[in-house]
Amino acid sequence: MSPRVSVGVSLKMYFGHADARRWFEHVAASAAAHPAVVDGRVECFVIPTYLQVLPALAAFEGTPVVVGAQDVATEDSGAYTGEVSAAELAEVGVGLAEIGHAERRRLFGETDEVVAAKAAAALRNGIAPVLCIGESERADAASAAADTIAQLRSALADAPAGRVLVAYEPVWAIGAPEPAPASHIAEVSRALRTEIDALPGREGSLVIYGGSAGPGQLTRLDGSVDGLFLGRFAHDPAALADVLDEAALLADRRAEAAA
Ligand SMILES: O=C[C@H](O)COP(=O)(O)O
Repeated sequence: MSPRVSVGVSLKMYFGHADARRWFEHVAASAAAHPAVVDGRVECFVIPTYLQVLPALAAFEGTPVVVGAQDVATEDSGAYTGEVSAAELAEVGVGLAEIGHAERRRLFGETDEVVAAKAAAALRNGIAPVLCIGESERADAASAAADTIAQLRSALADAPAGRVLVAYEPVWAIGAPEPAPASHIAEVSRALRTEIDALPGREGSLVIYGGSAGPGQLTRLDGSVDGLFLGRFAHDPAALADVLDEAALLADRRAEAAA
């Protein structure tokens, strides 16, 4: 059975190669050894740059930590200079891939069509998409829910079956001093959870929150999300371990409720 709680980190392009390798070593000694990660109550994933993927796979070999990629090509092979296919990522052991992050949409012009093609590419190669969706302007929760549900449907309309991590990331809360308000996250995440649960072939999918999240956030969200997608506030490996402590409590609460 898939874990009911997931915590991941994207390193974006913050670290150079040596710093990333040092971070992997610290995380391999802390987060990867966290009891809730070791016994599978909590999924933990790490998404470095493409060039850091192989050293990350080596650093986390033999641990449950899943290594992801920050993007995938829409195609599986061919004349696509600069791209990396989901097929090759799967071949080396990458387990998930970020699709449609707000920075890729804003800085690199990714459209809904490209996002859908990348989600399909990941899933047909056995890679779970970390599907980033979120309203671009600050809005009330009801309209944010409608907006993000439309994004979710569009991204998965023609995608093969498979588990998806829906990363709800309000664009206005990414790289901000503070995350979105807990009540806003709860309402939108609830709507996304209802939507993903109703889609055929998406068993085991989770809704996680990203956008200036760090230690304390999962506790504040009080079970309204299935985990967190961390950025800057996981650069300190101790902060990631703190978030995993909170995730373990959430996983235990869910297990008790299900028993
Ligand atoms: O990929 C992670 C998210 O975009 C959140 O990043 P942030 O926590 O640095 O805002």
